[in-house]
Amino acid sequence: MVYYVSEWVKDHPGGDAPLLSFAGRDVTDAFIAYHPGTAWKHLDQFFTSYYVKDFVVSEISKDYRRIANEFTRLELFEKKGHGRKLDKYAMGERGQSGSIDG
Ligand code: HEM
Repeated sequence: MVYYVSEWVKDHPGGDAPLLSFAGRDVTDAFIAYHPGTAWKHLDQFFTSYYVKDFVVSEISKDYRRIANEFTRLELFEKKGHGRKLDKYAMGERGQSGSIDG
């Protein structure tokens, strides 16, 4: 699915950097990793088209999605998203908090 978010990037609660750096790419796994379930409903307003030509889901992505699904079903994640602190650390936000626990 293709989403047009160019005019919305500045309003993204996670900042514009992740959207700009992922522009034109498959963000399914990143979306699953960074968002609570409630974020999915926001996608509809940006939907433009389907793009299925040459689209292949890697084995790693399949594994990741299967595990994320299973862990969600088992309620192993915190309510609001999962892996958030570590993800923020990986995205370079550590400078603001000084620690991945901040
Ligand atoms: C393309 C469509 C996207 C939409 C519609 C979207 C939507 C949202 C929404 C609604 C939230 C707030 C969630 C909440 O209630 O806490 C959010 C937060 C966030 N998003 Fe996205 N997002 C998108 C893509 C991405 C991508 C590709 C990334 C990373 C690669 C990303 C990273 C984040 C981060 C880091 C937060 C902040 C999480 C927090 O600290 O609470 N988003 N996004």
